[in-house]
Amino acid sequence: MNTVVSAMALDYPAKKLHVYLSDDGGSPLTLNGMREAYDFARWWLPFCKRYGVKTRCPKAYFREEEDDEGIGMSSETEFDSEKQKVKEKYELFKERVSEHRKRHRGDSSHTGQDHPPTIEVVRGDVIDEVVQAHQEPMPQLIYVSREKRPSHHHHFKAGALNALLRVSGVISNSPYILLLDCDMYCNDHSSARQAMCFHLDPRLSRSLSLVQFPQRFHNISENDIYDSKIRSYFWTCWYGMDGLKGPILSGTCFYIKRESLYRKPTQEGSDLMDLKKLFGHSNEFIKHLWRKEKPSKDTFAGDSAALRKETQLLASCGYENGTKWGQEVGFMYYSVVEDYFTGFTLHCNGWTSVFYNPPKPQFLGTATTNLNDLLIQGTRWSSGLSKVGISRFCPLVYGSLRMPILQSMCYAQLALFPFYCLPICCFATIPQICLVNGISIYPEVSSSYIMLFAFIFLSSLCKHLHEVVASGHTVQTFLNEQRIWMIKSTTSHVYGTIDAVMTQIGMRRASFLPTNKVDDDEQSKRYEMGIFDFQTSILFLAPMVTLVILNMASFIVGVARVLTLGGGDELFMQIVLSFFILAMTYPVIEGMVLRTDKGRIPRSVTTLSAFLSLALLLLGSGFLMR
Ligand SMILES: O=c1ccn([C@@H]2O[C@H](COP(=O)(O)OP(=O)(O)O[C@H]3O[C@H](CO)[C@@H](O)[C@H](O)[C@H]3O)[C@@H](O)[C@H]2O)c(=O)[nH]1
Ligand SMILES: [Mn+2]
Repeated sequence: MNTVVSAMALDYPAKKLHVYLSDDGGSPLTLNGMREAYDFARWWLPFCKRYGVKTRCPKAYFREEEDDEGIGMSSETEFDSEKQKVKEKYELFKERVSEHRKRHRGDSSHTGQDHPPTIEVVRGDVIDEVVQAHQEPMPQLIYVSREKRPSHHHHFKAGALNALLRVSGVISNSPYILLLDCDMYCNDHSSARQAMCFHLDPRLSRSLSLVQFPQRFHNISENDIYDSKIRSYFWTCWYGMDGLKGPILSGTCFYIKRESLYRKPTQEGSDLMDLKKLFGHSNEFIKHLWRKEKPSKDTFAGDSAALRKETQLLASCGYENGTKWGQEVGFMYYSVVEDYFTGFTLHCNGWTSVFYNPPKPQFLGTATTNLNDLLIQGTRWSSGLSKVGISRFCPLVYGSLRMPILQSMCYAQLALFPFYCLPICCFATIPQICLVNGISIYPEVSSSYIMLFAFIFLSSLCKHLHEVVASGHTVQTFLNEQRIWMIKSTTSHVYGTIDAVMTQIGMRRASFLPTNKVDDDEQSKRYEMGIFDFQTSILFLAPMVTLVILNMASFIVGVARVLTLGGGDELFMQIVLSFFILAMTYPVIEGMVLRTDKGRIPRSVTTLSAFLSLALLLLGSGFLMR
C-alpha cells in the first residue's frame, strides 16, 4: 500500500498520473486494501502538497515524523493539528485493513494460481463530504489482477507486466511508465520530473528507452554483511555502462518509454494484420498503440461495459496465444531475470538508457537481509543469467552483432559470472587436497616465477579494493563483498548454473521463488549487530561448511607437515591460499564452533559436512595417488 500511496503522491499533474497495481495473487484482500488506500490518499495527498512534505511514503513519514518538518505559510499549530488528523486517518486505514483481513481469514474461495481477471478503477469506500469539498483532482488508481489458470504458463513478473501494459494501454496509454516492485516506495516526489528531463532532452530523446535509478534500500545495516546493497552493480558497473549505451534495465526504479517496448527506434508503422500478429487481436489496444488516439473520455472513466470487457480480454491468460508478447514485444519471457533480458533486447534493438543516481535516493526498497533470502534470490538470478549465457542469446555472439562490442562484453560479464563457481570450487579444493598429500602445485617461493602468481592474485584484489574505495565505501565493504562472493559462488551460483543447464536441456521448468517479505525480529537483531544468520537450507549450508572444514584440515595438516617434514618453500602458496580462504570465511568457522544462538550452524550440518569433506579428501587423495 505504501508503494501505491507514495506513487500517487508523486509531484506530477494528477490528471496525467495513473497508478496501476498488479496483484498476481488476485487476492480480494489486496483489492480491499487498495480501496482503503485510496480513501487514505484523499487525506494524504492534499496534506503532502499543502505542507510540502518530503517523505511521501506514509509508513516512512510516520516513522521519522520528528525530523520531517512542514514548510509553507501555515502556522506550526495548524500543521500540527493537520498532521495529527492525517495520522489518525492512517491508523484508521491500518485498522480497517487488518480488521478486514481478520474477518476473511478463513476464506479459501480464491487461490493465487487459479482465478479470473479482475480490473477495477478504485474509487474508495468512504465518501467523506469534508474531503470531497476540498478535493483536488486525484491520480487514478487501477487494480489489475490478470487471469491465472494452472494449465497456463504465466511467465512470472514479465507476464504480469505485459498484462499491465495492455490494460493500461486502453485506459490511460501514458507514453512514460514508472515501474516499481511491491517492496519499493517513492522517496523523492520529484523523480518523475527529473526523469522527464532526460526523456524530453532533444539530444537523447529519439533513442532513449529508459532512465534507470539505482535500487537503494531502507533496511540495510551499517555493516551490510550480506552485501545487500549489491554495490558492484549500482556503484560500479552501471556507471561504466552509462558511458556506453546505458545501464541494464534493473527490474524496478526506472521510467521507461512505452513505445520502446513495442518497436525499434527506427521502425516505421506496420499494417494492421502484422500488428495483430505481434500484439494480439484487441482492436482497442492496437488503436491506441502509437498514441495517435488517446483513450476517449468515457472509456477513461473506466465504467463503460465495453471497456470492462476489453480489459478483461487483455488480462486473460489466453490472450497472448499466437502473439509475440514476451518474444518480440513487451517484457521478455526467455529468462527469469526478465529485467536483464528485456534490457539486453532493448539495447540490441538500438535503444539506449541513462543511469541517474542523485544524492537523495529517489526510491527505497526492502533488501534481502538474511542469508537464506540472499541465497534463494542469488540462485534465481544466477539461474536466469547463466541461462542467457549458454543460449543462442549469449551476449558475446548475439549481442556483439547488434551493439558495441564493449557493451556486449558488459552483458556477457553479467551473464557468465555465475560460471565463476567452477574455478572457485576448484580453488577451494584442489590445492588443499594436494597440500594434505604434500604435492606442490605452485612455484617455490624462492623462484622468481612466483611473482607472476602473486601479481595476478594481488592485482585482482587491488582492483576490487580500488572499485570499492572509489565508490566511497570502506575496506570493510571490500571484505564483506569478498566473503559473500565466496559463499555465493560455492552455493547459489552452483545451483543456479545447474538449474540453468537443466532448464536448457528441458529437464526442468523455470521457477521464480519470490523473496520473503516478512521480517523475523531475532534475525533482524543479529543482522543489525553484523552477525551472520545461518538459518537456511542444508543444501546451502553443507557445501559451504564442507569447503571450510576441508580448508581448515588442509591448513592444519599443511602447517604440521612443513614443521615436521620441511618443504615450506614449495607448499607456501597453498598454505597461504587456505589461510586466505579461512580468514575470509571466519564467520562460518565462528558459526560452526563458537556460537550457541539460534543463528549458528546446526551441529548436524557440521557433522555431515565433516564427513563430506573427509570423503572429498579421501577421494581426491585416492585420485592423486593413482
Ligand atoms: O510471479 C511473479 C513473481 C514476482 N512478481 C513481482 O516481481 C517483483 C519482484 O519480486 P521479488 O520477490 O521482490 O524479487 P527480488 O529478487 O527482490 O527482485 C529482483 O529481481 C527480479 C528478477 O529476478 C527483478 O524483477 C526485480 O526488479 C528485482 O528487484 C515483485 O514486485 C513481485 O510482486 C510478480 O508479479 N509475479
Ligand atoms: Mn524484491
